[in-house]
Amino acid sequence: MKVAVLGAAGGIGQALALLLKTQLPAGSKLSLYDIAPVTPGVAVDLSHIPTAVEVKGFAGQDPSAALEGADVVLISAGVARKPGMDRSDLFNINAGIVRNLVEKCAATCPKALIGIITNPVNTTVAIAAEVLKAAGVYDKNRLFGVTTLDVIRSETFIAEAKGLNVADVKLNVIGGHSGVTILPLLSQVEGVSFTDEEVAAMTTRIQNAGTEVVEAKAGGGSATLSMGQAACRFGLSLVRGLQGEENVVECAYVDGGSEHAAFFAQPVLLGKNGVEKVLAYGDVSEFEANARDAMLDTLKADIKLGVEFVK
Ligand SMILES: NC(=O)c1ccc[n+]([C@@H]2O[C@H](COP(=O)([O-])OP(=O)(O)OC[C@H]3O[C@@H](n4cnc5c(N)ncnc54)[C@H](O)[C@@H]3O)[C@@H](O)[C@H]2O)c1
Ligand SMILES: O=C(O)C[C@H](O)C(=O)O
Repeated sequence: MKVAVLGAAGGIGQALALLLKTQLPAGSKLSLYDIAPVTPGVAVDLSHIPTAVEVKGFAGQDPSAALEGADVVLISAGVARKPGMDRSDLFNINAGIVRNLVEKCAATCPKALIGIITNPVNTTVAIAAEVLKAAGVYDKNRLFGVTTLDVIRSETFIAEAKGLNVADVKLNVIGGHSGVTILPLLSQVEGVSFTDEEVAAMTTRIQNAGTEVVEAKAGGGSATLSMGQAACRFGLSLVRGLQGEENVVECAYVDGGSEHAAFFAQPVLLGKNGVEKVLAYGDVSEFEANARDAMLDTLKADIKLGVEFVK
């Protein structure tokens, strides 16, 4: 199994690469690419960790060598937010970066499962899909927007607020990955109840959690370590599915035939071909149904921006 990380010298990329080096199955290959010249050095550094995962690093303008034979590609290349910015403010720079990198994926590893981390995810995933379509290699089951950070934040915050063991907190987070498009389905958490005020406050906290980190880092970037963990969880789930493990389910932003939007985050069953089945996200409360319906104009506009960028 070969996993490539594009943007591997960055804050997320290095954290993710470390976690993958220590957690990928024995015999896996880890391929690190970034425009930053330090990237081969990051690979040498990681290669001294005693696990049976081979690491190689590539720098420069062309990621092709890193993508050769990749089964999974995780893309975190691009710029991150500073205080006062929205994720959409990253579009001007990151749209072109994602387009160029996905063009290389289409040419070099067209069957790879591609996970897009680079913001604005609601839009960059649509860009990736259009690039893959233009290259004639689009398979909607192989492209994912990585929204796992919203899930692990929800699990963490709910466990803290309700005094639960975090391992016992399970819920779907649906929609997209920015502001009101992030919708944690708190009504689905078993064994707890929330007042209406708690639902409103917890939903807002989860929706603003990225900004919480951006402000706390005060100009030093956005979430990198928690995102590294989230991307590792998601990447390992993709690998487990590819290896034939059953019942591997993650929420992800996919082209899943949703009645709500062309791309929508919801639970998916992962397998040897990426998405094996898009799963229903279950019953929702009145608050959640209203929040879901209210996000759709924003989400659809984000998607349209990505489609038009490529066309
Ligand atoms: N999906 C999510 O939940 C989520 C969470 C956190 C951050 N993000 C996003 O992830 C992205 C990266 O964040 P970060 O904190 O790692 O940023 P960073 O600045 O620390 O790292 C980005 C890396 O991308 C590299 N890069 C830039 N252009 C490149 C190109 N054309 N090819 C290859 N590499 C290139 C840079 O050299 C840098 O090493 C941002 O867009 C951020 O908003 C997404
Ligand atoms: O908020 C950001 O800009 C980064 C990321 O999308 C996050 O949710 O932390």
